[in-house]
Amino acid sequence: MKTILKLRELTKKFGSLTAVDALTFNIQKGNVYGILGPNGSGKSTTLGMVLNVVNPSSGSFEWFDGEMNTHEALKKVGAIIESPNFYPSMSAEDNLKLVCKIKGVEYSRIDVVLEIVNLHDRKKDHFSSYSLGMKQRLAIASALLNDPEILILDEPTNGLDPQGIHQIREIIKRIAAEGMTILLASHLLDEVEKVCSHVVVIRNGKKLYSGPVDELNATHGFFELKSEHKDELKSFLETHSAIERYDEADNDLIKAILAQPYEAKLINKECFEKGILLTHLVKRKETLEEQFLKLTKNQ
Ligand SMILES: Nc1ncnc2c1ncn2[C@@H]1O[C@H](COP(=O)(O)OP(=O)(O)OP(=O)(O)O)[C@@H](O)[C@H]1O
Repeated sequence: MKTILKLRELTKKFGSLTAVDALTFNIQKGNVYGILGPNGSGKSTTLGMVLNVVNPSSGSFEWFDGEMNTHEALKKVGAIIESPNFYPSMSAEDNLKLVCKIKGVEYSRIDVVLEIVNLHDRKKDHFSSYSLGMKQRLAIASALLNDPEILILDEPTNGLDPQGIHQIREIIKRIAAEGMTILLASHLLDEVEKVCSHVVVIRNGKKLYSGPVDELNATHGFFELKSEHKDELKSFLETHSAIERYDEADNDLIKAILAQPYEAKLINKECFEKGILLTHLVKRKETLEEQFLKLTKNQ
């Protein structure tokens, strides 16, 4: 699989603050990556560095396996890292004509990209008459004009209403389904979960996890158990090969984390055979949100 972008120990310091701390990950062609982290975790600074608008303090990045210099490589990148900026009293179409001139792109691309972002019917309308969501969609259209190899978006749904958010996410999914590589920064877990195939979780500029979104949640789950024979239950769990460890909650609930797949009915039978009668038994898996919160809290 072709590597679009490699980051190696990429670091940015602003005085004594390390905004991005030795970040290393790869972007492979055809995947949709989310850089996920709370506000101030270094997402925009990271995008700024790979787009040559922020100078790294140390480390390196390489576009397209180093086949060309960064200046040339960035001609194959479509990026929106600021709020959309177009001439308000010009139509969407005329604004895009200007971008075509700057990028050296044929006007024939305008209808193609406006169709992708569902703005074709409104192309003659002034930019000033557009809603925030339409402005953001026009920005995506503009970034797609030169048919880039990768689309980079910083918080693409910030400030939009639920309908606007939905429209942007659908457009991103549609573009991705056609094979476009996408890198987006977001502080919204559900956005990354809905749109991305891969995620890089960062906090205080440091990488906490990178890999497929599915694997972030790839645990075997846990049992919640309660019994009047609590001490016997605890000793039983301590020696059980399928149980990695257990935690005790205030309300006598015991959470037994699984080290391997295991069925609730089996543990119920084993407890019963040992004379441990369970008054509560539930098998659960942590949601992605719980995993994410745990990951970011532990640091
Ligand atoms: N030009 C700058 N000078 C000094 N500090 C900066 C500068 N730019 C960013 N920072 C700091 O670097 C840290 C990371 O900021 P960054 O904007 O990259 O985070 P972010 O994850 O994109 O957050 P947000 O979603 O809020 O933009 C923050 O503490 C921020 O205050």
